[in-house]
Amino acid sequence: MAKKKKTSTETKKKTSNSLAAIRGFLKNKTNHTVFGIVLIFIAVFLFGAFTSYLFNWQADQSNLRGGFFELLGRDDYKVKNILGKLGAAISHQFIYNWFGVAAYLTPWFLLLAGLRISMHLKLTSLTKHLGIIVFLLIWIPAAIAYTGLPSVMAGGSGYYNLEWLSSLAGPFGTGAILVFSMLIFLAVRFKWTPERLNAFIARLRPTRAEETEGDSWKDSTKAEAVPTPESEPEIINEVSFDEPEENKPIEETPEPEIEHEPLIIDQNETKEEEETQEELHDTEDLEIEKAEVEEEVSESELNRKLKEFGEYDPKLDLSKFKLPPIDLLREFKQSGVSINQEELEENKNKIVETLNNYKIEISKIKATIGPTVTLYEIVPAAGVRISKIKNLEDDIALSLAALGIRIIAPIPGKGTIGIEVPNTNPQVVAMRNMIKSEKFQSTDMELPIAFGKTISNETLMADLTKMPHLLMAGATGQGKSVGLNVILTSILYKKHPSQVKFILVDPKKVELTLFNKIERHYLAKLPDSEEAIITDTTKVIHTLNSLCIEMDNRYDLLKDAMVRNIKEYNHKFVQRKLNPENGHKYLPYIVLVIDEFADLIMTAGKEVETPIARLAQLARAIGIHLIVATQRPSVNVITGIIKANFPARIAFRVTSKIDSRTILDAGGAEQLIGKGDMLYSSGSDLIRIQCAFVDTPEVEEITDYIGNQKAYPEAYLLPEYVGEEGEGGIPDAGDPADRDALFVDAARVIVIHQQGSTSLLQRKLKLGYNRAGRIVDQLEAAGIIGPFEGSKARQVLIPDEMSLEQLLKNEQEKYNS
Ligand SMILES: Nc1ncnc2c1ncn2[C@@H]1O[C@H](COP(=O)(O)OP(=O)(O)OP(=O)(O)O)[C@@H](O)[C@H]1O
Repeated sequence: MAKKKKTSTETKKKTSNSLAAIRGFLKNKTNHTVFGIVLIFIAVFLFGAFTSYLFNWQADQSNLRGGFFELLGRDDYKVKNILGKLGAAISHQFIYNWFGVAAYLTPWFLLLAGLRISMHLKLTSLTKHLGIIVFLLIWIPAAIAYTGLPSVMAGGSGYYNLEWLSSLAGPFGTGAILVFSMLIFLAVRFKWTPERLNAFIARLRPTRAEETEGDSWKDSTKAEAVPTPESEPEIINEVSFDEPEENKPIEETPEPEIEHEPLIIDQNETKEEEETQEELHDTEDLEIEKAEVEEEVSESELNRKLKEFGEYDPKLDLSKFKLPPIDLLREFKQSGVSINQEELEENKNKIVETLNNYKIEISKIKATIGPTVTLYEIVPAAGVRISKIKNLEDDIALSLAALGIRIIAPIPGKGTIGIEVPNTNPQVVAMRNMIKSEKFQSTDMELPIAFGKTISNETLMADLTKMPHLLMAGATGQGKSVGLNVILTSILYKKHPSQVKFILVDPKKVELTLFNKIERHYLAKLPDSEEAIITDTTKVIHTLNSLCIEMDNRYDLLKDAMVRNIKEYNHKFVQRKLNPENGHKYLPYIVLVIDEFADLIMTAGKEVETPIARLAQLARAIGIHLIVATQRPSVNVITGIIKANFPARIAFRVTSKIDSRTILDAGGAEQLIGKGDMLYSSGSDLIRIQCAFVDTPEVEEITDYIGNQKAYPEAYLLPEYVGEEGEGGIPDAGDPADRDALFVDAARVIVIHQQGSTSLLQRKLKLGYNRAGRIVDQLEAAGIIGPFEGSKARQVLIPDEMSLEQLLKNEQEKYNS
């Protein structure tokens, strides 16, 4: 048995070795060229031999009776074929014995294949062509034999097939079979439908008329061209005023004739003209048909392109770009034990004792050791109400007297109570381990982020595109900046520069400067700005508005492509189903990172909040994702509208329970121990995670590694945003003098469309969101539209343009007086 197994594995090995050798041979480019040239040579040889055979077959045939091999072996046989005995023998076989003149299809196919293999010259699809050739190799000989042409034209197979068909279906039946098989073949292979045939025939009609005209034209030119053959190029290439007059009429007479004709024309000529007009109409009709056919062609053209060039590869511009190697990340040498048995026991006893003090009995206790915290899961004895434990939450925490204790009563979906107690020897979760993890390496997430490790030491990964925006908060020094670096590093370790672009806003001017080095690879910026990393509040406002324009543009592209989101759009683009000439392009994800949001809100308020809220509401489908971090998670920074649109939130340690509530809608973040200890909330779940750690020197090495590689000529440019008029102060909405310059235009747009929406104004007047919003306020103050009605468009109070003009006139008069 063992021997058998051994031999079977050996045979398998041998087969796989030889397969690999064959694969290697087939992949070798030199082999391709040589093989292709051999095919072309055979094609040319066959063509020569066949042609010569057609002239000499009778003479050579007497020598060929002995058969192919006998002929080759005998010296006394003389043949007339220009390619000698070999040419004569092969031709005899192909033409006389097999296919007749249809044998020419063989060198034709070999030539196509040879050109394709050696020079990658794709004249047609080889597989399709092979099908056509096989059919014709059977059909043509039989058809020729049926017509009774000389035997050499039909070949042996023609007569054989004809005989067989005739015995089956009789002579008439054979004729019908031949005709219908050809029609079926044309219908299947070339999609010849009756409509297309009609169109084709109709197209031929005027062409013939043109041809007869053309022929006479050709004849006349011939007659003229023959005596002066050298004069032709002169006429075409030079614009000469001294040209001999006989040469001119050919091209130029029609124009002057048209100019002078109306004065001289007689009835007959008018008729002729009418006829020509009719013909022209015919031609117009035909052109419409042509357009239909062209449309089909353009689709097949697309498929052909896809087959020929393969899928579009967005990475091609930086095809040699290498993702950073894992070695750039540090390895942390640590003991590997974050808590020992003694400590575990001690904590357990403390918990049991404390609960007993409150008369809460425990039936079971279980510990799960995490990198920085251990979770003690308690199953209370029968009859103990969980609400009782929940009420005692603070007292239990106090009795356990340790910093960073969090009580989860109950653990969602488990019915147990969790008490998280910090370990005395917390472990650092190295970014290196995150990137190395199987989970990260094999993920198919669009924008994967490896945040860190959960309490049960699992790597926690999340897809930024699914979040789809992230809010981060934490008091100073608790790990926010490290957290942002972890997010950026995760994406940099997975995505090519063509697939994702970052917009980095760093009012503190220190945290994200390292990423300057990857500006031309991964960053996006406004066209007129020098620095890609934004530190200035005005620039932030411009960038946010520009992002809103980018969003609108992307929505237009998606609409045009009839897809719902960026993933489908890019898929369609990669499949070459979207034409770049119509403005379509591969869309990278855009990730906007704001490091200190509180700062921005304090200085710019609504100017920042409004576009952020708008982006957060609408940008998920078109691949713009926001990551907003703040030190101060107070309600005037993280407003209701921001919170509502950021379902994914991270809280590092914060200073108060209120802050924790503001960010997470739950307490707990004030109990964290800092240094990357965080709570991650994605909707309803709240997970405690030890954030991965990536140090500044590591980030520097990564950005250096990327920055030293070939880059795009410049950073990804966002659409231009022209600063709005009247910046720096909101004018009195009711005062006509202070109104926006486009107020009247906007009023007309709103009244004509009877739709009071900001986005309509943005689209029609190409405005930024803020300016459009301001005009809407002014329109409301002027009584043209009604008040804000939530998600519905505002009501338009003016029924038509006339009434609007009247209203504006009255207003102006009133104001002037
Ligand atoms: N995930 C982590 N693992 C281990 N230590 C960490 C982690 N995150 C942060 N630390 C420690 O905490 C320190 C402060 O972190 P970080 O600079 O990210 O704080 P911050 O919240 O950004 O502070 P600030 O708001 O003042 O910039 C780091 O220098 C590091 O020593």
